[in-house]
Amino acid sequence: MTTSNTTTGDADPAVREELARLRDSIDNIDAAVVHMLAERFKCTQQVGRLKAEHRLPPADPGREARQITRLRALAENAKLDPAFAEKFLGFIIAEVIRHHERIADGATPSANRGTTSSPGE
Ligand SMILES: C=C(O[C@@H]1C=C(C(=O)O)C=C[C@H]1O)C(=O)O
Repeated sequence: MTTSNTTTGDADPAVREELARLRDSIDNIDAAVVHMLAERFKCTQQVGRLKAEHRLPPADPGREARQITRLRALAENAKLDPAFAEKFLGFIIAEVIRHHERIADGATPSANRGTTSSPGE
């Protein structure tokens, strides 16, 4: 590998082919992640509405602790860094809780509006 290439244009054709093949898979995986996250947020929006209707708190730390334990074990089995898995879940849950707070305040959560200043915002 050289360090002078700023793009892959001047790399060996076989290398470019391999890179393109891997990037195709990465693009498919990224698309799947986006679709799965969209479905997850659809579910959590419903949870948020249910909680607001029944005056339940936006966050459930006990549930979160169980999810973290479960996800860390899944990550270990899958040879994914459990600390990364926990951080990733925490990032998503923090956003969900923000949505739930807004629903409880009577506002439309920004994830429904499709803007992008932060995840779901
Ligand atoms: C979705 C919920 O609300 C919050 C968000 C969670 C999540 O995104 O998984 C988990 C627990 C709660 O803090 C829930 O209570 O199930």
